[in-house]
Order: sequence, then C-alpha cells, then structure tokens
Amino acid sequence: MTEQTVLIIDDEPDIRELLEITLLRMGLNTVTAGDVQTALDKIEQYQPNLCLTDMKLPDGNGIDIVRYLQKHHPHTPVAVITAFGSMDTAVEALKAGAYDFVSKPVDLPKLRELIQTALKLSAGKGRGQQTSNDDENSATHGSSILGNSPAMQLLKGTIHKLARSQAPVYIHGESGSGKELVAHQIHLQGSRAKAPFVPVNCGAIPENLMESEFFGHKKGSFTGAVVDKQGLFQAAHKGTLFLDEVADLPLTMQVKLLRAIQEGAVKPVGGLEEMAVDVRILSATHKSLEHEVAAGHFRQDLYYRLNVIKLKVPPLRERQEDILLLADFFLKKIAERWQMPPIRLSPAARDELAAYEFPGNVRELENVLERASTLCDNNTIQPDDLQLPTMLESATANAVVTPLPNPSPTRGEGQKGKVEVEVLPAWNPVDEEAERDLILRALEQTRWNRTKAAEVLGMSFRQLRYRIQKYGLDEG
Ligand SMILES: Nc1ncnc2c1ncn2[C@@H]1O[C@H](COP(=O)(O)OP(=O)(O)OP(=O)(O)O)[C@@H](O)[C@H]1O
Repeated sequence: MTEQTVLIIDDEPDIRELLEITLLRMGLNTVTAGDVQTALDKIEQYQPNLCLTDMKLPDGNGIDIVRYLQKHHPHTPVAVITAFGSMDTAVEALKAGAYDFVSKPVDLPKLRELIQTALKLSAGKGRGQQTSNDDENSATHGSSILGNSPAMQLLKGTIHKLARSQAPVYIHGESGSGKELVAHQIHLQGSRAKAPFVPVNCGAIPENLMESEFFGHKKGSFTGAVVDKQGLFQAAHKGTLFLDEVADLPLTMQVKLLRAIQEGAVKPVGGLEEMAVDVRILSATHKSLEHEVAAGHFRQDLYYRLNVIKLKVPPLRERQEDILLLADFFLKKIAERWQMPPIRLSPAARDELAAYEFPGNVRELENVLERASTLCDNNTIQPDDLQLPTMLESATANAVVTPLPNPSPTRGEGQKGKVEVEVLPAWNPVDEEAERDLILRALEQTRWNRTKAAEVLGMSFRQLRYRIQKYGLDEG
C-alpha cells in the first residue's frame, strides 16, 4: 500500500509529539511544523496527503494554511484543531475549505477516524497519481499479493478473471488473511484501475453519520453540515467501493445501500435530486454472512446483491509454504521503514515460523516480525525473539501471577523505594491486550517515566518506546 504523509502544524511540541505518535501508529509518515511559514515550506517540500493544523500559530493561524492549500493544492485535505467550544472558528475554517475540524482536548479515536476518512477521500480525489503508484508497486513486486502456493496461484487466477467483470464480489476469509489486498487487486487489474478504490470499514462509522458518509450531505441539512460534503459513493464514482466488515452495517443502512446499488444513484442527505453513480461494489467480512442472514441481522436481498460471486481467501495455515516468502518480504519492509540494516532470520527461527499455524494469518506474521525485529540482537532473529505459541500456551495455561523484576538500584534517579512495584501478571508479549495493559500499568506506576517503566518491565527503553507507539499509549 502506498505510504501516506501527514503534515502536523502546531506550536506546542507536546501536542506535536502526541499527534505524531498517534499517526505513526496508524502507519502514516509524519512531517511537523511549528508556524505558518515553516508549514508552507514543508507543504511544497513533502506534498503531504493531509494537513492537520492548530488554529493559533505564532505567525498567523490555521485558516491561512487552509486558504493556501485551497489555492495551490485543492486536493489536499486539511483538518483544523480548534479550541474547546469555539464553533465559530470551526465554521470559518470549514467555509474556507477545511475538510473537517476537531476540538481540543483532542479525542484520539475521533481524530483517527477523521484522518482515515480524509485520507480515503483524498486518495479518491488524487486518483490518477495513486493508481500509477500502485501499478508501479505491482510491477516492482510482480504482484503485491505474495505467495506461490497452489492455494495462492488459484486465488491469483480467480482475481485475474474477476477483474475483467463488473460483478459484485463478496470476499470472505479469516481476519488478517488478506481480503482487502485481494479486493484492491481486483480493482487494479480491472478496467476501473484508473478510477478510485475506496475502502470503507463499515464497522467504524458511527450510525448517525452513516448516511452522510455514504451518500454525502448538503450544506445546512443538519447541525454541523456547514458545507456540501461528498459521500463515499461519489468518491468511488467510476471506481470501486470496498465495503469491509459489511456484516456490521445496521439494518436501516442496509436498506439504503441496497437501494443505491439497485438504482445506481444516491441522494445526499438534505438533497433533492438523485445523482447517478457508477461504482463497482466489493465487500468482505470475517463473519459468516450466511449466519448473519439466518439470525436476522443481515437482509437477504442485500446479501444476494453483494454475493453475486463469492471468493474465499485461504488462511495462512493452508499455504504454509508461503510463510517464509512473506516473512522475507516483511523483514525487508521493516528494515526500510526503520532505516536499519537488513534483518535476517536464523535457520532455527525459519523452521519455527514455517511450522506455526498463524491463527491471526498474514497480519499476525507481520506483527510477530515487527516485534522480533525490535527484540533481536545483531539483526538476526532467533526463535526466542519470535515469541511464538509456547509463551501464549504457558501464559494462558498457567494464570500464575509473578512479580515483575524490581527496578535496578543502580540506574535511574532516586529510585529506591520510590517505584512501587505492584505484583503484575507475567509479561506475555503474544497476548497484545495483556501486554498493553501491563505496559500501561507500569507507566502509571512510574508516573510515565519511561526509563523506569522499561526497567520495571525488564525491557529496553527502545523496546518500550516501540510498544508505546504501537499501542498508542501516550499520556493523552
Ligand atoms: N499475500 C499477501 N502478500 C503480501 N502482503 C499480504 C498478503 N496478504 C496479506 N498481506 C498483508 O497483511 C495485512 C493484512 O491484510 P488485509 O488487511 O488485506 O487482511 P483482511 O483479511 O482484510 O483483514 P481484516 O479481516 O482484519 O479486515 C496487510 O498489511 C496486507 O498488506
């Protein structure tokens, strides 16, 4: 997937850092600026996909940035961060062309959602560019879907055929098996490749905003609708709309979606006229849509409409011969991203990976390798660095509560007796939720002194910093 860059503009270093960590964790590149002039320079230098700006800046304000972008880079969305309760400023920014606003104190989940939607819409608008990059990626890697196992060869053949048709495809398979990647390939190999591929996570849109997200809205149609807004259908016009986690659509929205698909037209909220849209619909879920229909959670008529062709993405354990190929690819990507020398797998680690079943599929493989890359010495991953199921099994099998190592008395300042180490459950790095919880508690115990928290946890500062970013565990 093409890496996207977000420019963060704020004069307060703490807020810049918080936003940076949040965005890095979303897999985005970040560039920062503390004033308007630096921001304008960085816009020209980095051509960001999105800008996020505070309103009050030492040499101007966020609206200066909005206006500049409107004039020189109209396809680059900009979101403004406004002071709590200052609705007027938000409206002014929206009128000037801001994509959206968030008010302080910044609600991070809301911000993440905003960024994701903005980047999707921005990708939709700057389509020609995006597509050619993706084509380039495909050309560089032969195909961006890796795997030579019989199961993958079959899948690739089917993708190729499906790309030539316009039929809706329902893609099913376990979480992390590559459903979105498959949908993207169907799009890229088809006639719609030059138009937008718009992925939407149906489970992530608040129900009250759903209609407006899908179909857009007219200015003034509801409180907060201060400008006309394009919907996902319109953004995907001539291209592909990928409805991920489609089983999570509420029933009321299912009716509207069915109608839009049937009519090939949508009516923005508050609008009087329907607009014709030409969109290919691909959908996916890790749930069983058949069960959802049987349970009355999913409309049968919509199910038939989406499930014209059903495509299964096999779990990684059914294509184990692809594991090492994927592993080498991910390690190369990690080393590039972290600007590190090449990371290798020891022969024993290769054997262990190849034999593991990966219940979390390709995404789990990627996560295991990211973690192992931070833990390994000499850029060589050993079996212990992988922390594969033995840890998980032992941790789940024995819910033993063991104390964490005490902080070293030789490091840190005034540590004796100050860092109270409560008895915490054993560190089980495979169970991400437990790991996150444990790290959070260690940070709280040490009043967010990361050096001390790392000592408490028995990990290096670098390892802890990586996890803080990964889990979004920042003080905000
Ligand atoms: N065959 C593959 N080659 C290269 N990368 C892959 C492959 N399959 C999956 N990936 C990578 O694994 C990660 C998970 O894939 P993806 O998001 O497509 O899975 P998914 O089935 O849609 O997951 P979910 O059910 O959680 O939405 C992505 O980073 C994707 O790029």
